[in-house]
Amino acid sequence: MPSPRRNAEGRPLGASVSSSSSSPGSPAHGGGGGRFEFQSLLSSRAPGTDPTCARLRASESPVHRRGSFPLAGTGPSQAPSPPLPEEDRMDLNPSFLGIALRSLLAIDLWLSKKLGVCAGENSSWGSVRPLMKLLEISGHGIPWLLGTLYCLFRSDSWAGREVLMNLLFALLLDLLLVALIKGLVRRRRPAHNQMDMFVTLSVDKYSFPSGHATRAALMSRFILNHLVLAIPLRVLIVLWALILGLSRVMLGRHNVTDVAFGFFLGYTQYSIVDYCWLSPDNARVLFVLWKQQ
Ligand SMILES: CC(C)=CCC/C(C)=C/COP(=O)(O)O
Repeated sequence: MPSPRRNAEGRPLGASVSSSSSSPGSPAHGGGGGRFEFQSLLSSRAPGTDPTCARLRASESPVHRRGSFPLAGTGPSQAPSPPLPEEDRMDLNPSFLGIALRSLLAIDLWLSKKLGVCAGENSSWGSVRPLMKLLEISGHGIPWLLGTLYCLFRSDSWAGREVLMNLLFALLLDLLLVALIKGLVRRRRPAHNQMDMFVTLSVDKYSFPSGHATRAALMSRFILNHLVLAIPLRVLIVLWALILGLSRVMLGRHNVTDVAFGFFLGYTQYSIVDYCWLSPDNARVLFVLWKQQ
C-alpha cells in the first residue's frame, strides 16, 4: 500500500495542525474540548483565510515547537523552523489581547449568569424579584425627569432653578449618551432576562451600558455635590446606587461589565455636567424663554 504523501514537517497531508482542514466533530470544531476555544481565540478570521494566522497557528502548535527543538525532534525529516520575522512576533500581541478580552468576556457571562438569581419568578431568589423591580423604577429615567420638571416649576428661588436646570441637562445628556452607545455597541441583553421592564426606548433591547447604572452614578454624584445632607443620608445615597447596579445583574437585565461601564460613564457624565455648568444668568434666561413658550 503506498504511504501517504507528507508535508515539510513529516505529517501526512490532510492532518495539518491548522484548523483549515477541520470537519464537524473534529477538535477544531469543538469536539476536542478546550481546543476549539483556543483556536477561535487565536484568530477571529475564517480558518485558512489569513496567511499570518496560519503561520501563527503552525508556529504555536506543540507539534511544531517539538520539531523546532533539536534534541526532541520527532523524525529525521523535520527541518528546524526558522525564527519568526520581527513583524510576525509583533502580530502575537493582538492575539494575546484578544485572548485576554475573550477570557474577560467569558468570566463576565459566567458571573452574570451566576448572579442572575432574580431573573425569573422561579429563580433561586425569585421571591425578591418584586423588590428588585421597585428598585428598578427608582433608577428609571421617567420618574427622575418628571420629578425634576415638577421641582423646577414649583421652585421659587433662582438658586434652586439653576441647580434643577443643570440636573435636567444632566438627565438628558445621560439618556442621549446611553442611547448612542447602546445603538453603536448593540450588545444583546442576557438570555435569561425577561423583557418586562417599565417603559423602554427601542435601544433598550440592548444592554451595554446599563442606563440605570449610569443614572445611579450620575445622580448620586450630583446630589452629593449639590445638596447639603447629613452623613447617614449620604451613605444611603451611595448604597442606593451600588444596590441598584447590583440589582440589574440579579434581575438578569445586564452582564456585570454593562453595569461596571455604566457606573464609569455616569461618573464621567457628572464631570461633563460640572464642567459645562449653566451659570445662574444662563439658567435664568433659558428658564424664562422656556416658560414663555
Ligand atoms: C423612557 C425613558 C425616558 C428612559 C428609559 C429608561 C430605561 C428603561 C433605561 C434602560 O436601563 P437599563 O439599560 O439599565 O436596562
